Amino acid sequence: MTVLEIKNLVKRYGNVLALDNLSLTIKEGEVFGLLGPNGAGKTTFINCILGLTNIDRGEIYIFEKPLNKALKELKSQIGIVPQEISLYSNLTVYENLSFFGSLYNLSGKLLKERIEFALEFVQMQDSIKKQVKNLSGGMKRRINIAAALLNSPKLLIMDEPTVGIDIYSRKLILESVQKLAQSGITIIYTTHYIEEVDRICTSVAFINKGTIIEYGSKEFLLKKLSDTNIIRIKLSKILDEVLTKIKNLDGVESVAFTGDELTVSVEKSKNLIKEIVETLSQDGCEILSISYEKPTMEKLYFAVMGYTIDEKGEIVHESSS
Ligand SMILES: Nc1ncnc2c1ncn2[C@@H]1O[C@H](COP(=O)(O)OP(=O)(O)OP(=O)(O)O)[C@@H](O)[C@H]1O
Repeated sequence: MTVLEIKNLVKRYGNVLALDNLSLTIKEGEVFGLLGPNGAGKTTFINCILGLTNIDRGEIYIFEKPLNKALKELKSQIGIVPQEISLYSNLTVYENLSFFGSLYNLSGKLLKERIEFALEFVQMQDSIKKQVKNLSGGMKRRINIAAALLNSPKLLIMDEPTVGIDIYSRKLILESVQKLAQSGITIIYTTHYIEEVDRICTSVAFINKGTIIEYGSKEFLLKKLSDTNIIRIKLSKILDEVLTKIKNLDGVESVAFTGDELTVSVEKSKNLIKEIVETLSQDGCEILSISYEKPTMEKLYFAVMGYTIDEKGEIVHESSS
């Protein structure tokens, strides 16, 4: 079943084109990662699919129904973890979750059971009687996630749920996303942390300036990258003419020498390691070590976006290539 289908979505805020003709499809059971730097359009995307903001153009279908119909009929099947923590700080954890449960028309024994289940899921059972204001940022986020699970959603939308929290809570949140995915829930997960996408997502869209730069299953994206092998060779020295000889070998895509390391990108179909080593040895270069690099999401991201993102979601490095 298709859980979300977006066709040619355009969203403007005045002169700002926040989403630029965006199209994508998310199937049941996927953990779909929307990865991009600050201001890329991730929250706008979520606001659009939740009907929280008007769109300028395009079509949105949730569970194969047009957005308006889906939100009226299927709201109870959608869980939302907003970017901002939305809890009442003077109430206890239990009181907060009771309140959110009542919004889903839960009450009595069922409400109690759902609260216990949700708290167990995020490993916060011990804090049930604590006032939210006494919890750490990471704990509050975990309660926010518990609130989104109360109605046993089929689709869970999480907007940067690990921004600015401690490592332990981050680890627990990622583990709970993996457990939720195993239970069959479809998850839309926005983030600017590449390693999170690498770890938990089954498919990914790289978004920047409201446009999808690359999109597909993780296997598909990594396969794209795996057509190239990267060989790293530590050397005591190298002459320019040797560098040129290696560059000219059939199947070599690029060559770089920085400090004491030679990096050679080669077509995967060509087994060039022997020729590279022979070329270096003939010209008297002493090889200290040789290693291969495996393809990773980060490398793919870097390759298609031309930059990487720091902890705060800011672009930190423009590619020179
Ligand atoms: N209410 C608004 N009014 C005007 N411009 C807005 C509004 N909301 C977002 N924008 C602009 O739209 C673009 C996309 O913003 P959005 O918040 O969707 O990005 P994001 O990827 O979620 O960023 P972040 O990671 O910082 O949350 C940005 O240029 C932003 O400044």
